Amino acid sequence: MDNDQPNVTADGQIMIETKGLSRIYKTRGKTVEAVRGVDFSVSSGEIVGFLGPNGAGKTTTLKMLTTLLTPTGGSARVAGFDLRKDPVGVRRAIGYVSQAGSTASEARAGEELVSHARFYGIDKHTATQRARDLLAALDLADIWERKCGLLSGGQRRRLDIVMGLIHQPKLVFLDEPSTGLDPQSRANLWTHIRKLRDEIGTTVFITTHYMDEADALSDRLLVIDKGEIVAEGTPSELKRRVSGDAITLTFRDDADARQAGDAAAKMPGAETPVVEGHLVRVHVPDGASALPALLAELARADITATGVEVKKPTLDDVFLSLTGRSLRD
Ligand SMILES: Nc1ncnc2c1ncn2[C@@H]1O[C@H](COP(=O)(O)OP(=O)(O)OP(=O)(O)O)[C@@H](O)[C@H]1O
Repeated sequence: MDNDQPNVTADGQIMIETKGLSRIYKTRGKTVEAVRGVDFSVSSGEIVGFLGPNGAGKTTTLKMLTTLLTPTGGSARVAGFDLRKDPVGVRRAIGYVSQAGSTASEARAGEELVSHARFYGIDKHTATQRARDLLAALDLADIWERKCGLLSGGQRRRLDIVMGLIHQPKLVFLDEPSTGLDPQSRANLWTHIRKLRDEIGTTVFITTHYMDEADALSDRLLVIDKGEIVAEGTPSELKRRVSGDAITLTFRDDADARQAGDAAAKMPGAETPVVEGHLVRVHVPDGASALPALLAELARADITATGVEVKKPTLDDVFLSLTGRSLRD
């Protein structure tokens, strides 16, 4: 395939496609297999969360995809360019927003953006127009004359994102975008990232070890652990696939609970119910749709539940059941 043409499929453009991508580190006689042959793809316009605990291989993968680190095995096409054969093509086509950020504290935001755009050969007039448009899109219209170092944490992270987008990349990599922000600024940042995709069509690849961030922001998740992709799917697919919903029913007495346990066991997809005194706990694929049928079945047997609770699993439950470790380990 030509290097200057994006990898086009019937579904649209594939923005990232990796095949057996690997990285081994050798330091002082020790070998670390940081990334062990990962295969995945990201389509145009997707927001993909790359999730995993500390040391899982997220940064190593991200550095390879952004050409900062050479793979020791496998291959990848990024934004239509072959990572090994044309790293310069990749670099020109992508945006990368690192954890450290890239704005100088003493520089004024507007000037900083324009001079950054000039590195990409963009003329001053176009750069100024683009910078103003992007700042407005990220609710930063009034910071043009402000020094970067005096902006709030949330404003500075958004400014970093504007820097990563000034050359109009189709694909942007965000490394742990909300680290260090307060909950309100984080939620605000997520709204802006979604807006970028919805309004400009930017494909977004985000590394994070925050479950709430991955859950709130991503169309699809790739979960990496010990250098391997251990799960892939939408946040709700992953939660459904791994844990289902937990229904807990309370009854007046043990006899009712036992009878209810027998009825619960017959629900489609139900795991074996656990009956403990007055309580029955059962896992089902989808609690909201299973519950009415179960209650109707109990009513036919003349049993009334005195309490009902349906709990949705969190991504942390998913991660625990996949790897036996919490994301925060
Ligand atoms: N330069 C290096 N030399 C040797 N080993 C390394 C190097 N960089 C990373 N590693 C090791 O490779 C593995 C993957 O590290 P990586 O930084 O990619 O994980 P991560 O998922 O990004 O973790 P974190 O969330 O902590 O940033 C870890 O075991 C790490 O110790």
